[in-house]
Amino acid sequence: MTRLLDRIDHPQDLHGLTEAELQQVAQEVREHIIDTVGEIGGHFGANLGTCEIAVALHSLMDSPRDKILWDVGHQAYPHKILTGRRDELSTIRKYEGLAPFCAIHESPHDIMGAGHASTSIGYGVGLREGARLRAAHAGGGAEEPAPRVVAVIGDGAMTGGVAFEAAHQAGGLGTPLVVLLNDNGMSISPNVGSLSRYFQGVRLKPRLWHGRERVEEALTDLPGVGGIVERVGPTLKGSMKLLNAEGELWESLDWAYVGPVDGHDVHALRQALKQAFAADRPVVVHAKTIKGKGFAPAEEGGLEGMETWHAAKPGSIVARAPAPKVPADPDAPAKPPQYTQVFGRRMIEEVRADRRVVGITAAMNSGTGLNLLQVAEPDHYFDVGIAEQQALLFASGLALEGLKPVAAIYSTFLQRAYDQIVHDVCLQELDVVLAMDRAGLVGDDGPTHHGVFDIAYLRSLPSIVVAAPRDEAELVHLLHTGIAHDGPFALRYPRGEAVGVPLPERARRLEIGKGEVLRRGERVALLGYGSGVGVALEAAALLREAGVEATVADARWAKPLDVELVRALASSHELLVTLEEGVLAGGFGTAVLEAGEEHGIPLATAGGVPGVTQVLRVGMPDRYVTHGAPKLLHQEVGFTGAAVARRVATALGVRGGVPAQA
Ligand SMILES: Cc1ncc(C[n+]2csc(CCOP(=O)(O)OP(=O)(O)O)c2C)c(N)n1
Ligand SMILES: CC(=O)[C@@H](O)[C@H](O)COP(=O)(O)O
Ligand SMILES: [Mg+2]
Repeated sequence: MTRLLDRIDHPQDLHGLTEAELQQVAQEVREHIIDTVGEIGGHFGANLGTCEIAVALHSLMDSPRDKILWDVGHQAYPHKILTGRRDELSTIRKYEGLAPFCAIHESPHDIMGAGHASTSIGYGVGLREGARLRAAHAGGGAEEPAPRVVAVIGDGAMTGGVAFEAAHQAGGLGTPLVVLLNDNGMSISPNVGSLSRYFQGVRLKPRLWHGRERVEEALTDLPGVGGIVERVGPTLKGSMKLLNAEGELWESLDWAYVGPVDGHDVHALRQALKQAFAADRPVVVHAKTIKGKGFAPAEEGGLEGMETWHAAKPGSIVARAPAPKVPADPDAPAKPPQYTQVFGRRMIEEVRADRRVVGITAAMNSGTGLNLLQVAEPDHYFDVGIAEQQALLFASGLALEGLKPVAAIYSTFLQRAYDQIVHDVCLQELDVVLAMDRAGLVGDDGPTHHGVFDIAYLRSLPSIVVAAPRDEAELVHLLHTGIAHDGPFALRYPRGEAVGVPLPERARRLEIGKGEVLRRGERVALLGYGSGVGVALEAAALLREAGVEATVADARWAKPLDVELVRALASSHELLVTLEEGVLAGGFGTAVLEAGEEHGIPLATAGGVPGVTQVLRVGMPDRYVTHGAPKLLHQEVGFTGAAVARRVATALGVRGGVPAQA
């Protein structure tokens, strides 16, 4: 059966369709997403919730002259489908495929780059005021209407404070900007906080929406009164709007409010948007949607179903008969645990050992593993919403009260709270532990989510300890050490599976600033940090095949660095290789070079002064690494045992023996 969608190669192809046809296109977009994402995996529920919104917007607007901004962008697959990328959707998040979120290099219709939440309204104010200024510079009266700007933002992303900074500015300036609030009651997990209750309350008052229409109709129909209403109606209707609770939050910021409107009804959305476009002031259109609309396990699965289907695993939705189940091999080795699960389970133990311990997440309940703590010790668990800055201020307050807060925040999202790390946690020397999951290259989420800057952005701060475990056992010990430590403490660990070593019965407190030699060799010492230790061990095994017995050591601390370990390795090896899954500028390897200077250890960057131990730093490149399977990304940047072994063999003048493949 031919689809209307197959005729939509540009958003303007929607402009001639009837609203019934537009509603059909939205459903075809939904089915396309279910079929495609069910096969390849990726963000899912949020995209099923924006099919009608994307169709309604693109049917009324002239993208890219008119600008549609998608907050986060994980819900922008319908937008991508309608803007010429329908047939490429199966490549999304894949290496060299479509970007996981909106990407300005990918399409002129992707007006802003995203991945981190709550930024769209801010961009919108800038775009709208920029157009106003450009029109003024061009000599005042614009021949054609100014481009329209709509920011689509979810109820979860609205809990990010920067969204209100933008709403505040737009209200102050009277910027004619439209915000389409996509309210589905969900963040990744159920949305939290009073703002969520406010939105929820609005959602649950359908009578207000229908009631107001009926009241207005009734007023107009009353004999004798009708005429009055016609004359005073607009004022009355205006005052009616002020009567309704839904808009009060926005109207207090000098925004007009339209809604709530059914976010899956293209006609209702278009009506509301036309009303909003007619206003010469900031307007919010409050749309009620279902996260996972049209996919029963999500739509009918309650909060749990909607959370589960925030993302779909590859092959998780089999349109055809499920492939025959291959019986699990009973003798197959058990897969290592996820670092996240080790952390989450360990947090329960730490809370039970010390009631001062508290776990804090910024809307990443299951992503951080704190969902386990939430169930086991709910009084010691807090979700502040998508508010990383508040997470650290809250932690600072808890620490001042003598508690031991552990802020579990992905490395990349922690970037949003950098001043709270400096100004509140470190400068005040508070007992706060930063547990940074997703450190290193995360894979499909790409450059907005790779956690590659935290070593550099933390190491430069006085009073903080910066550490990384080489495996899950070390994660247990380092978390325990961080909680026991007096003062700021940061530890990082990668997304995904751990190494597969036995977990310790008991956590022990490690000596801060003390690394560990794991195997002794000669000529070359491979000094790993965190996941760099695993790469070092792989490289050492390959170098052994080439006749080189490499030393491997685990630095464990980027700050304070184990200077005596560096001195010992430098004095007995001609080549010292540092390995870190972070950028080199200001990273762990730089710390080693700095230690050489500060402590009189003769070190030179590779290829430098002959007769002095050469330092070769292995880490992330000085560019933003793309999205794709982690294995491919590691090969691309040379963060593999084979790549390191080849570089070492070349530096040592060893010929042959190291495999050519990545
Ligand atoms: C700064 C930041 N913190 C956390 C996240 C992780 N994250 C991605 S989507 C999401 C939930 C967004 O909720 P909402 O805006 O309501 O969109 P929905 O998925 O409900 O459509 C979160 C927490 C992020 N992208 N950015
Ligand atoms: C869109 C967003 O930011 C989250 O959905 C993120 O993709 C989750 O990442 P993990 O899958 O690593 O938890
Ligand atoms: Mg939501």
